[in-house]
Amino acid sequence: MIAENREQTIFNHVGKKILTDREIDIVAKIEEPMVVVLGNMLSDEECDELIRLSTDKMKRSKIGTTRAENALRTSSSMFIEETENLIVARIEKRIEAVMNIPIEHGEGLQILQYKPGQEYRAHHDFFSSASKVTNNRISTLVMYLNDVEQGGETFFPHLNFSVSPRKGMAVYFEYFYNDPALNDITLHGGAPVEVGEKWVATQWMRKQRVR
Ligand SMILES: O=C(O)CCC(=O)C(=O)O
Ligand SMILES: [Fe+2]
Repeated sequence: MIAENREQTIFNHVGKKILTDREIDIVAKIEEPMVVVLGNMLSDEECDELIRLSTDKMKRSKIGTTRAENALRTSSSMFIEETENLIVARIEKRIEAVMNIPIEHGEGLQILQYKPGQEYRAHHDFFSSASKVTNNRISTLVMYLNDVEQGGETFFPHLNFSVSPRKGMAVYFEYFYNDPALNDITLHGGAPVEVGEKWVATQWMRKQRVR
């Protein structure tokens, strides 16, 4: 049953599949705030290519990789800028369709690498009203690029909900509600990796175009 007094959402897909150049599975869904677990978002080859591109980038430029200065996020991160790369272009087209927003609203794919013990503590992806950001983020897609042996779940403490990383799968959520309480409960983090490594690609979308 769907309650009638729900707020408008950006994610507009109904049924169990999203038809893009791949058939993406809607595996699980929380309706409000909208949190969706997606299967078959990326092929194994696409996951491997994103990892390869960012590994290359880390090697090419020492400053390309930024270690977080504080304890909030202990993973390494980098932005993928190779929009001329055919695989990246294909993935971006698919992201547009899934997130239902033109890719021009996106900051560019961010790749995160977590080693054992590394984590991303609970945070919001949007900037607080205290910040001077006018073109805020409105939605997020976190894509898992590998299988993690143990740990590394994406957790939503206010929803008592967590997603285990699985190569090619993704979790989507949005926080562009009128009711600030709905945005607040999209608080989430990446639990410490216990065994193995964790690689994710994150797409954040902004309210207005950024490119
Ligand atoms: O690594 C995760 O599971 C979460 C990543 C995340 O929250 C982000 O990139 O904003
Ligand atoms: Fe996040």
